[in-house]
Amino acid sequence: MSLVQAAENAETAFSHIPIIDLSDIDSCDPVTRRALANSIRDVCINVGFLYVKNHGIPDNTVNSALAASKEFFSLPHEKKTELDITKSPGFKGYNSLLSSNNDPTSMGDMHEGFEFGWEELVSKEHDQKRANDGVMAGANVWPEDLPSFREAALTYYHAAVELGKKLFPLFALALDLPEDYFNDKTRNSAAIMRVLHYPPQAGPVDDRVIGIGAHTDWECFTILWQEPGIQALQVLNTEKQWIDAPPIPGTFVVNLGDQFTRWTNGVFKSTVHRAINRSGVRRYSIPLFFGTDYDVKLEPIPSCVSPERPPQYEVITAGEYVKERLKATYGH
Ligand SMILES: O=C(O)CCC(=O)C(=O)O
Ligand SMILES: [Fe+2]
Repeated sequence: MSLVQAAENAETAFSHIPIIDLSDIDSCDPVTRRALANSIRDVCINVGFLYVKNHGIPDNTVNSALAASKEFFSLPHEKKTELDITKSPGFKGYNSLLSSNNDPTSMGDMHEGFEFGWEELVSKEHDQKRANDGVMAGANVWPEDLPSFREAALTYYHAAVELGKKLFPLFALALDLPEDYFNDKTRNSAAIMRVLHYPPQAGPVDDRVIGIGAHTDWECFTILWQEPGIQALQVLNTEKQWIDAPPIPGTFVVNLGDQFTRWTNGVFKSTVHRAINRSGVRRYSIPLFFGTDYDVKLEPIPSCVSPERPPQYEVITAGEYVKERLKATYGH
């Protein structure tokens, strides 16, 4: 079935989020890769959200990043706001409770976060990799009082980036494209990580002030780690029902973002989601947003366009798109 036909048939509402086994992600066997890509393709067209298991990222890498995040968020408020996102160019650093708003009908997101982008673990003197970051250009900032935070956060960052780089060829294959299709579009791949802390919300909760309001992600896909044992994330299906996406130990959530919807002329879904922490305890999560280079145009892939499905989106660059969304979310 063509991609366009598969998208036209994708009307059924999903009630759970599939798990994809990535044990074969490094396989060179074309039949194995095709089978893996086919299962990814189905989920991308029908759900836009999946879990991945056997992803190769060691538990201790994640656990160290979690421990470091907990330490960071327990710093005194004034220490955290020294690194406030508004104090440096390129949206790097700390954003406090209610300072972002992902849902325009809401009043603010009930989480605090810390945001950073590409940086070598051992800094290179003239690292040109990030020279082309448009609105996100700007060096990372790190808490001086917590020297171990940078190493733990960047170690996990690079592990997740490696996983993201292995997923792009599979997404290409899922779109009936050569596996290297995205290579020249992801040379300086946008890769922004946020560590997030959601305080518990008890009692009657105003629907307009939840952990993170209903939104879609902006890049091609997100690799999200959620703290085990705490349900908070929910995904909106085509029947407008909120489906729980509980943490499953040993997995990451991978969800598609708006850049992929634009590349695929709406064939791949960028699914609306939100998080509410009613667990009674603090909750931590760590998304990595993975996109194409910011100067790349989000042009529809020919196999996703037909006379019945003409191009649905104005062609803009990935950077222009992210800039629009940043303005709407942070108001600056
Ligand atoms: O914390 C979560 O589970 C979701 C976070 C999220 O959706 C985001 O940061 O875009
Ligand atoms: Fe999100």
